[in-house]
Amino acid sequence: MNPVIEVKKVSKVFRSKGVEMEALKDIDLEIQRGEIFGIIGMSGAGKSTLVRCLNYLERPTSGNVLIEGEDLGELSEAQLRLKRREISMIFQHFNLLMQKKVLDNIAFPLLIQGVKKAEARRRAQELLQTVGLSDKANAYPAQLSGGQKQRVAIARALAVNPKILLCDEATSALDPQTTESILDLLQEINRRYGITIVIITHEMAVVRKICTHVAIVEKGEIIEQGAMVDIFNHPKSKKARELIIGQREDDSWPGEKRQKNLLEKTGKIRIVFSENSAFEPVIGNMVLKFGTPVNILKADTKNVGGVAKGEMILGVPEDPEVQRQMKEYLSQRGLEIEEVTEDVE
Ligand SMILES: Nc1ncnc2c1ncn2[C@@H]1O[C@H](COP(=O)(O)OP(=O)(O)OP(=O)(O)O)[C@@H](O)[C@H]1O
Repeated sequence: MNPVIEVKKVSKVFRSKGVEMEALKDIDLEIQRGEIFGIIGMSGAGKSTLVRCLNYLERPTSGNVLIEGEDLGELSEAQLRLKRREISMIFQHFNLLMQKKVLDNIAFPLLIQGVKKAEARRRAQELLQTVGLSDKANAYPAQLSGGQKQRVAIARALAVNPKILLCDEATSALDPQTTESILDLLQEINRRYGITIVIITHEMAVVRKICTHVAIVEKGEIIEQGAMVDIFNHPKSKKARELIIGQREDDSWPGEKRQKNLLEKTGKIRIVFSENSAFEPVIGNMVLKFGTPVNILKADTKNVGGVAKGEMILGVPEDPEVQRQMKEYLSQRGLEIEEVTEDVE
């Protein structure tokens, strides 16, 4: 089967006042159906330009973009408009129509497609339920919180039954908790409707939480791409390590130095395994999920009938958000969690 999105040797040159700026250089990318694909990179790397090339809001200077095997460059304007219905987009600042009520914002793209008003409003109501905002149909966007506005934007994006959802920094204007709930919603949409999601973000926690695959863009080029756990666990290039580990470093990255940094910069969590703990290699799975190592500082566990019992103290990354998410992850698996403030012998 064709990849749902295929980018072949795409370059994009912006020209203004005789000055040329090569924003994308020879980009090759394949995104398979059902993936949640993160595109990450420093500011100005070319992420937005790349994502805008995926629906031809920006025409590549050279190269090809294929959606389900169909080359966008070979379509007429009318065909392109039809094809774009398969690709919805949400943005950092929501882009809602402020003078229209929530329900009408969602119905709007359907009306443009010629759907009858009653049918469009019925579908909009259904989508409001999907995003958990049934009671806000008659509110105006100005009366909503940032998270609620993004939910409305997601409902509007889903109205046209897209196959692909492009998210351009969709959670960057939201606080961590709201970000988490929007990511949960995107994950649910991906699973329930099989929609392929492409996420541009500068927030590594977003990628860790929901992306299955990731590409790192640097100065208009893709420097690494692959499964998220592989890239986050083993970033190969210096730039990728800077982005993912979030610290500048020498070209070499000796294991000892890394271990030392980790030990200096950890928080500590005590976890208690009991009868209710999940039957799974919970620490190993957590390391895979978060793409960051933890240190077992102390373990006093027994294997009872294949289930761990006892307690363990983990050294975890200092980032409070990562710590919070790890605690939540462990609690959800039936483990009791305590913060450790004293030194561990
Ligand atoms: N319409 C344009 N005309 C000229 N240059 C442009 C245009 N759009 C983008 N660029 C340039 O292309 C490069 C890539 O920009 P782009 O917005 O894709 O980066 P980005 O990775 O999304 O950055 P950010 O995270 O800051 O949004 C930048 O140097 C930018 O100045």
